[in-house]
Amino acid sequence: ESGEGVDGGAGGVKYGKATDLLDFINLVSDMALAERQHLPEEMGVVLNKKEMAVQKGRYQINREFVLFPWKLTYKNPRTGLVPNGSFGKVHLAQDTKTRKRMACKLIPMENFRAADVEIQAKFRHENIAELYGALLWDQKLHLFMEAGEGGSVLEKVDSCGPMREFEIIWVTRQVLRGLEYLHANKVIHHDIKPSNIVLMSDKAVLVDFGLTVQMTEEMYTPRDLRGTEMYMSPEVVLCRGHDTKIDIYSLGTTIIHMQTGSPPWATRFPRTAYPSYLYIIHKLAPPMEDVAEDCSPAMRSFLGRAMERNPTLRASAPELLTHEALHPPREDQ
Ligand SMILES: Nc1nnc(-c2c[nH]c3ncc(-c4c[nH]c5ccccc45)cc23)o1
Repeated sequence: ESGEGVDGGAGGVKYGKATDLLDFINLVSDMALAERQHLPEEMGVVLNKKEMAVQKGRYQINREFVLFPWKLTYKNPRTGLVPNGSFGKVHLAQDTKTRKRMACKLIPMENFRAADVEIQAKFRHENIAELYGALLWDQKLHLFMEAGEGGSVLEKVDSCGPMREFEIIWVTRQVLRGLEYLHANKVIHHDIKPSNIVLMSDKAVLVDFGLTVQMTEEMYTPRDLRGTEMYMSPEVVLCRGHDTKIDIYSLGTTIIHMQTGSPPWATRFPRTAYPSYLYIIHKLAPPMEDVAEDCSPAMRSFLGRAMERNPTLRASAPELLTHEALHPPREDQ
């Protein structure tokens, strides 16, 4: 419903709390197509009162905010181009009044899942991209979030090559803090990988909660295979139920990608010859052979604990946060 705008305006956008945003998400999810098609103006709930200036219940593109391509600092050595434009459906947005820069993810209503927002609205942590607001306009849900203007770890590795161990340690500690928080709330991210970790000047955050689930029992048994094959744990491939430990395994494979520049398996089993890795992940031992040759003994031990085949024996986020690999003596750096 178009509630009271901030200053009594009758517009469709209002400030609210996470519960108001969740009510809005459920309202639009249940809206019939016909209703959604002819909305007179944008509707939505804004959480970030400080940095998103809603005017008379309006928050319109090219008025209260503008969308423009990401401008990254590094060039892609292969193309020589600065990777810009929207990454998938994620644009850079800027509030025209406060100048606040945000990520704006455009999700066509036909394939919108309330889960994409629920987790980000319900759970807040410094290593999870903060949700600032949600607007429905032109049949697309606009999700405004905290922007990682340094781009994702995938773009960094693709453009700048393998990361040094102290950089990997910096990213891994932040991802583990985010996972420790999610896992303590029985939430499984389900798609931990380099492109879902984005960088700011002072921290790294997890993004893309479209596959996230909150467990109601000790084990989660999916109806479908969720995640990205190269980073998938054996128990997910087996599809007989799994728990939060799958994110720890995917973090292990993500570290291999950060230190070698390629995901596990890809060098030994080129994608051209292997259309699917599910059988390999199921049959072979975890990809310790793909760990970088110059990997420190401590980090190698860390990876062994993170990619332990048996999830009950695999380390948890709190355990790994105390692992010596993440606390190297100064001269190692
Ligand atoms: N799938 C998804 N769901 N939410 C996000 C997201 C939230 N905040 C963000 N900040 C930056 C980027 C981003 C990804 N690649 C990039 C390359 C250059 C610049 C920025 C980026 C993505 C996000 O992404």
